[in-house]
Amino acid sequence: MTVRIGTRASKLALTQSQQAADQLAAVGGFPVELVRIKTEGDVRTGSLSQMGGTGVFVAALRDALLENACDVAVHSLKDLPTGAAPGLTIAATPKRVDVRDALCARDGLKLADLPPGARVGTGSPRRAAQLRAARRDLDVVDIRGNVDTRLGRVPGLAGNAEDSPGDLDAVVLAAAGLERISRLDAVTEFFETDVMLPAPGQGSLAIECRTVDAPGQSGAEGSQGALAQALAALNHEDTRLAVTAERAVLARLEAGCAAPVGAYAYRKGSMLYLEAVVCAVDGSKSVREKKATDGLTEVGATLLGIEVAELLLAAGAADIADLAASR
Ligand SMILES: NCc1[nH]cc(CCC(=O)O)c1CC(=O)O
Repeated sequence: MTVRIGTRASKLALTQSQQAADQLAAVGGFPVELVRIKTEGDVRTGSLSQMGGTGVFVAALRDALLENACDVAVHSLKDLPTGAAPGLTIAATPKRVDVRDALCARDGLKLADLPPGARVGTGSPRRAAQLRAARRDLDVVDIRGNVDTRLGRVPGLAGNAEDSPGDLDAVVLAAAGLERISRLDAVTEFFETDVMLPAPGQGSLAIECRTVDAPGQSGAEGSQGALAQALAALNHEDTRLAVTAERAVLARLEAGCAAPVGAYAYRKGSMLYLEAVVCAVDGSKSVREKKATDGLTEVGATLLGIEVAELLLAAGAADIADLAASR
């Protein structure tokens, strides 16, 4: 059997999928191929808001799994809605890479060096809010498009493919995506998590399959059993615990995909730490909470996320931000 990995056709998606394909083939010893799935978000050119947000990318891949057009889908975990997908299981979260957001500015500038009123592009209310909190004078510009398109709006940062003059002083992107498409050269400053908390799940991949093919399902045998074993081998448990806690914050807040919420969890020794923030999009206020647990299980991580979300709500999170905001 050849295992088919369904993927979007963007450079970032193809790179992530190919990496997972190579790892699956190496540990599983079976052939793996990529199958390109056209999503509504790739076909249509209207604004994402009119299509139901980034969820459209995810939905097409999930349909392909359920229709047996592919066996495995690789998602950026931060793009996955927190709700369950019936019939499907996140079978593996591989070891997370850099979680930080990164400033990619013209002329090597760092945040503090940008001139007053500098134009900084991001499509993320979470990034916009934290940028404004750090530098109230910035003109934050709403931008869309893939990573290359965004970099192309900053003078000197377009790859060789594009040669646009650029209309922004800087953009903010996830270090993880830049690393995956080999564009870390564009970064002028990495934001530590005290300046900018990342999106829940940022820097982490989710490898999804049909539940019947997932690790731990009884009766899986033959090629299915081989896939389940290979998926289990790709899973990184500390990453799984961290992203479980982060996503539990979002779920408990009932936060939409455009809610200005950041969360970051990590394991250190026998503890799982979680920090989360809800910001006013204008940067004027925020509430921030931090907690830890020694319950290093999926349940313990989920409870930690719920607890932090409830602390945020008690501190007024719903009053400072539209938590239900979606694009
Ligand atoms: N929403 C787009 C998206 N989804 C995942 C990544 C980067 C990789 C990651 O965070 O895992 C990006 C680009 C970005 O936010 O800069």
